[in-house]
Amino acid sequence: MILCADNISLSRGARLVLDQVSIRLEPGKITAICGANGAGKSSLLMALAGLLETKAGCVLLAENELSGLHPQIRAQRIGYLPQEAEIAWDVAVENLVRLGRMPYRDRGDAAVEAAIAALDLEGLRHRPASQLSGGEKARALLARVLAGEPQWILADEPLAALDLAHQQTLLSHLRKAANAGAGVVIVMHDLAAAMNHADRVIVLSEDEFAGHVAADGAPEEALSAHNIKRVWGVDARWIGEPGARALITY
Ligand SMILES: Nc1ncnc2c1ncn2[C@@H]1O[C@H](COP(=O)(O)OP(=O)(O)OP(=O)(O)O)[C@@H](O)[C@H]1O
Repeated sequence: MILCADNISLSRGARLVLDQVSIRLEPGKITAICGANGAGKSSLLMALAGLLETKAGCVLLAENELSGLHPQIRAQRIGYLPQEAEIAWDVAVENLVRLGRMPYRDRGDAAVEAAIAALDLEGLRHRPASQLSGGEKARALLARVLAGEPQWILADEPLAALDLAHQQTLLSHLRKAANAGAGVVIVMHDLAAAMNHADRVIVLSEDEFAGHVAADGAPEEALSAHNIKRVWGVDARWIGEPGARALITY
């Protein structure tokens, strides 16, 4: 089930944020969206989740316009994790994760338990959400998305609040989801994580007019030292082996 932005332009307030962006995302892969602050990454992800209206162009899921899908069906297909997610209800972690089943209106015990195990939340399952640390909250919210077993997982900086071990665990679960056929799209600032874990990297860049796609391809190409200099203005070079690269900046 292909997810596609077809020549979309987006405004936030009076500002044109993205101008005529087209991307075609394939399931079974991890796609990272990278770029400088304000380049439009979160806006693009929200549009792909059907949560931000496009000014021109449209988002297509399996060639159907996303805006025409019933919200419940859309929620079954696409799981979205916002950048700074708030927990509206102070429920216990287990019940928070179970909210991920709302689009199906079932208990989905197996999916809920799998999500709790995937995000290492067993020891926290009875803890009220209000008593979680930032990283624990981030894991619980991602577990809620996973519990919905969506065909597309769209996550905005899911690694940002996580410690190293939980970053690795999360990335390995996203890889498992991709291997099982889900499409995974992650906004990330950590270019080394994108280089080592993504199958494809889309780099957004902003000119004086609006955000656009500055590079799109395999991580080694999209995040070449040349593109890092061009987009972020930083001199950098990669060291290490494929899959275990580190970025040296100078
Ligand atoms: N609700 C809003 N109203 C007006 N402008 C907004 C709104 N939300 C975002 N913007 C602007 O839209 C542009 C793109 O924002 P967006 O959050 O998509 O960028 P981003 O690439 O995700 O940034 P960051 O890396 O800082 O999270 C920015 O210039 C931002 O200031």
